[in-house]
Amino acid sequence: MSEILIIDDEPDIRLLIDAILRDEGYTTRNAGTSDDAVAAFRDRKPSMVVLDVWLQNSPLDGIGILQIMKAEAPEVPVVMISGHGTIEMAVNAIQFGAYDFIEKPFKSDRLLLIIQRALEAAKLASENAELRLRVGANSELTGSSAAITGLRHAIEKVAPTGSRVLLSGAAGAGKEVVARMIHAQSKRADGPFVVLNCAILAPERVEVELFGTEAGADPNAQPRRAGVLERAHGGTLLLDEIADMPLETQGKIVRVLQDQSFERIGGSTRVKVDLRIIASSARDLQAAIAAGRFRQDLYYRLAVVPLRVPSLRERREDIPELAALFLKRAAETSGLPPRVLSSEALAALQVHDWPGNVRQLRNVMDWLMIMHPGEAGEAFRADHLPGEIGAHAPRALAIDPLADIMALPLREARDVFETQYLQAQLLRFGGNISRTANFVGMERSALHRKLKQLGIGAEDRAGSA
Ligand SMILES: Nc1ncnc2c1ncn2[C@@H]1O[C@H](COP(=O)(O)OP(=O)(O)OP(=O)(O)O)[C@@H](O)[C@H]1O
Repeated sequence: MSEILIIDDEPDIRLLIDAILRDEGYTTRNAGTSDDAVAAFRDRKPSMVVLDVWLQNSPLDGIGILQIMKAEAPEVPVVMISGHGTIEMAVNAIQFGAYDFIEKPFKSDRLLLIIQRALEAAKLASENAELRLRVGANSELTGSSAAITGLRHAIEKVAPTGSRVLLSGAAGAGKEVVARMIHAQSKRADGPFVVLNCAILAPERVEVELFGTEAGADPNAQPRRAGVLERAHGGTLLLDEIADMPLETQGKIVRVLQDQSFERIGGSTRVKVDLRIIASSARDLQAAIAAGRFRQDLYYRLAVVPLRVPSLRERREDIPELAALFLKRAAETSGLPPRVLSSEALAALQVHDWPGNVRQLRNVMDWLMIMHPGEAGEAFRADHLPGEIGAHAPRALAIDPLADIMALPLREARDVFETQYLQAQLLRFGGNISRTANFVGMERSALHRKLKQLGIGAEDRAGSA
């Protein structure tokens, strides 16, 4: 619950404000002089401050206290209280960073409204600051496969242009990471990055979250709630899983895209916003259009630049790098000793199909750290992996015991071994001959000849991709 520091030299006013706020469920602290006020503020930062502009018998007046507070904790909102003769000082206080002011005598609901708004504005500012931090932390695309390198180049090109982007790709493939990168590399990088996930919201909530609410023109009515369109002002809004947006809302978004303005729910004024919209979808939007579930005009407005984020099984070469990154992160956040993967475990990860993509790989690395604790640098083995992943390892990678190599002459035994070995390696490298050749230590052309000789066809090379 929010704690409010009340500063006024008149005990009656102090007690009155205190009683109003406590009635509403806020916790309060009081101070009657500037010394007490600054000490209380330094002691523990309150959620907000109500401050009289004029304090008698104090070394500092309200503006002096305000300046100290804004220098030490600018995020704490301060609402000034002014008497008849001090209105000018109160207006002045706004220039020094006060959130708003209220004139004595005041009605309690007016005071409460201003306080609610100040607290809401502070919350929004801190959420945006937090989001910006998260942008910095999670806006890297790890991987050196051709698919990821190509995507990174496309991002570099499109990010500074400010144009709308439609991201397609399976769940967990990294669409949000790509959206964050586009934002971070754009001219809006200092603005907020806000995500609205249309799939997890009930259809009737989508518009409230998008447009926010306003209880009409009455200034004393319930304060409005800012929607994501407003919160993303000056920055980027990611509309995640856009295919799940109700048809009616899709029509309203078309209008927002047309004139960059909208009406809050229950309100009548048009709010102008300046934002870049990125949309993403794991589902096939063309199919949704054909089925009448997605508006074609919205599609064309969003898909100015379509970008596809490849699934993890299309870029198995990136698995070692990604797995190492997630193990390192897991060690850092958990405080557990850093670990590595045995080459056998790594190969098992590389032949797995990863229906949950990069997110699933990250979860498996977290799971390993918790389920199989060990010393720093100790390797996880294939049999440490979760059943459904480890189980494929021997079949895909080891020599099939049923082949009964010992019953065969050397030449045939060698063919069986080479066939199974090369099939497994091709699978690991997504059927890419150059990378497989590089890894097994053969010339590309020699590997081609070998595959032909062993009768390993194109269907094997494509692996399970
Ligand atoms: N190339 C990458 N490098 C590093 N981390 C990645 C990469 N791709 C994805 N991740 C991580 O994988 C997880 C899932 O990524 P993200 O949320 O971007 O996927 P998504 O495609 O938006 O999924 P969904 O559609 O389910 O929301 C995140 O933790 C993200 O940080």
